[in-house]
Amino acid sequence: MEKLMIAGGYPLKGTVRISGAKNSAVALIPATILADSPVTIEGLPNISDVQILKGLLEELGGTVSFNESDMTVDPSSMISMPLPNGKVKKLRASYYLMGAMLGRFKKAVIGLPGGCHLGPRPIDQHIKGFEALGAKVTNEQGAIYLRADELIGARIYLDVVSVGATINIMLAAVRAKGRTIIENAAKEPEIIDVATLLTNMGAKIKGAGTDVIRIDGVDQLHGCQHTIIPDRIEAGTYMILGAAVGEGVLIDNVIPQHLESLIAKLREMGVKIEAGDDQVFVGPADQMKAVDIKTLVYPGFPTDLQQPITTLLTNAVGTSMVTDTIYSARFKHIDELRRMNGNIKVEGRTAIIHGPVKLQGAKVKATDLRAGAALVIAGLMAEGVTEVTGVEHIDRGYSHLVEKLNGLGATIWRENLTQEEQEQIKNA
Ligand SMILES: CC(=O)N[C@H]1[C@@H](OP(=O)(O)OP(=O)(O)OC[C@H]2O[C@@H](n3ccc(=O)[nH]c3=O)[C@H](O)[C@@H]2O)O[C@H](CO)[C@@H](O)[C@@H]1O
Ligand SMILES: C=C(OP(=O)(O)O)C(=O)O
Repeated sequence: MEKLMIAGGYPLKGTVRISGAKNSAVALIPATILADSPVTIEGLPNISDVQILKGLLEELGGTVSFNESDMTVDPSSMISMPLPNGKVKKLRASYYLMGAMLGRFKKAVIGLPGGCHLGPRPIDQHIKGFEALGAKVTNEQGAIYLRADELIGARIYLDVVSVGATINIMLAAVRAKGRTIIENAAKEPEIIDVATLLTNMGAKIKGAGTDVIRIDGVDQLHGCQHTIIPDRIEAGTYMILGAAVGEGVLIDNVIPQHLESLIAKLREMGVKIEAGDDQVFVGPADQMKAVDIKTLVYPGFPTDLQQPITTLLTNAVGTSMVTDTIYSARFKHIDELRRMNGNIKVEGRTAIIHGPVKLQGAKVKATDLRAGAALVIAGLMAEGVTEVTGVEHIDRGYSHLVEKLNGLGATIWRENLTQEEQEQIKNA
């Protein structure tokens, strides 16, 4: 087990290249199960979620090669092996194995997913969709059993706008008989990316990126080559870092339109941003102003950037209110920021941040992926040295974080946890 050591106070300058999107990658990889010949995905991030999914496809009998960023999956010899336990518990997106395996084999057994603990994260809308397509779904001791004689297209209205349910229903419906219509679908760019891959594989999908998606099922899907979109959340994290401690940071390989809500908020705070075709330049900030933020479904402000921007707001003048409307308990980073001298309180779903304060280095714990990102930003802003444990959460979503930050002029390194620290974590 490792921890991150961060010496604060070094200004960041230069160019950082953004990796492929985690939330696309974790759906694109299971989607390959649906093909009858090899699929190559280019530009994947080298993160633990991707490595774990690679292992899961191998457990199913697939042949997978991965060279840092390009993955080729030959799914032709896969079988519908039950995966009730083990690796599926380590990430949220293992739920996509349900839709993909149901689509191809008409049966699957998948353990309930893991992922970040952000309050309740039910999958009732995924199950509602599978049942509407004709599957029988039961939950037996923490594993979801799915079986269908055949899948038949249906009209499915999502009661909650859900990224996962939208993609999962698409995965199952592409090989169903007839037309499926998903209403009140989520509109995130990752959904369009998955629809693009499926279309390249021979699927018939219209409307991805709008709130009504139409899918006409086909009998067979074939192999293809696909390039993933850049990670808007990783890009947003580096933009926030650029605003926090930058002296001019160029974020390369980004789709600025995916980040309009963040760009608008940073500008409102007084940060200078120049957006190009596939780059965003974040200029050195003078004194930043407090702002209010409400997380919303896309194209609103992403919940996945709520924790990182909360850290930035500790340095803004005035009182900021950050409300998370998507998750009820995405504030575990706040106690840690308080340890670092943050003046923040939480009331219900709102964090109230009084600034500016000078953050101080401390020993802190990342409880989830973006809490980890928030604490890394805090460590780079702080006076003195910050130690961040819980690095395994950060490694789920940030490809080459230490190398990218050091490339920008930060001083950050990994260290093995001492025996005593390992004991403390075990007993906590
Ligand atoms: C792997 C992946 O892509 N993860 C992202 C995905 O998570 P995930 O797909 O899990 O998030 P959803 O969009 O499904 O969840 C949105 C909201 O809907 C609720 N809900 C969801 C499904 C359901 O069946 N019932 C239900 O009530 C959730 O509890 C949550 O409050 O979108 C989230 C919202 O942008 C992001 O924070 C995650 O980074
Ligand atoms: C919540 C996140 O991930 P997951 O859904 O994979 O837990 C995230 O990426 O911020």
